[in-house]
Amino acid sequence: MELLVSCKNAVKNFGREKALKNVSFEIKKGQIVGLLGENGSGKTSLLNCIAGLSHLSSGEVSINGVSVQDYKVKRELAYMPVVNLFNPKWTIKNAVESFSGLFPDFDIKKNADMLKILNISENTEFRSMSSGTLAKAKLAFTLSRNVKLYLLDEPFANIDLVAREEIYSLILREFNPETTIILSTHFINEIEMLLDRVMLMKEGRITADINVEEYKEKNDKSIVEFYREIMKTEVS
Ligand SMILES: Nc1ncnc2c1ncn2[C@@H]1O[C@H](COP(=O)(O)OP(=O)(O)OP(=O)(O)O)[C@@H](O)[C@H]1O
Repeated sequence: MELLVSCKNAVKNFGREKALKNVSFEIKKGQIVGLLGENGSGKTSLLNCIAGLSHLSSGEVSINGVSVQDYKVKRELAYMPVVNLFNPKWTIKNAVESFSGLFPDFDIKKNADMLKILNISENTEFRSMSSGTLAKAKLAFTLSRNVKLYLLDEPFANIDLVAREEIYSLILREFNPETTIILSTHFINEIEMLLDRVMLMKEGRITADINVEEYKEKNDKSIVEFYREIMKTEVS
């Protein structure tokens, strides 16, 4: 069955704070989708709910019709959170052993290739990594799982320009039409060539949802211009 991520009337409240206000969309396989939006607009909350890590206050997120709260569905997607989930005392080698044991879909060869491209050796300890190296390692481990859905929360934060460009190429190289990537980022001016679709969040809602190629053909505008325009309009 083809992958279909479906989010229906998702509401997420943290006490009185309304992080998601009735968010609905569908995503079919074979797309790299960018979640854009200012700080606090709800991107991480949405990714956490798609990953099944956070319970919605109401509404539902499902993959191929099965709720993401189902253990099996959760295991079949790869999520890269902003925080570091690796044990600081581990080396890369320890992490490879751990991922291989935890995830039957973990591809050791793919991981080794990616770490080589990113210039990270197997004896490097997580506690000794710079924030940029840690970000690269997190991404390499996430993308080394052979799954159909990757959720990447700010995968380019703390990474220098040259390494970001390496990572954009890596994502494009690893991406295939059977997979889907949903990522959040603030590097709007750089990721245009990476994205098929942009969902723009503002104050807990999706205020715009576009196919990048179609939008650019029709409007002769960059995604940065599109972003600025939408951010100027008020949310009712
Ligand atoms: N655990 C929490 N408890 C209370 N409020 C929260 C919690 N997590 C998020 N929020 C609030 O929910 C709203 C959305 O936050 P979220 O982290 O999803 O935004 P974001 O778009 O990812 O922001 P950023 O770009 O800064 O990472 C914010 O107002 C935030 O303060």
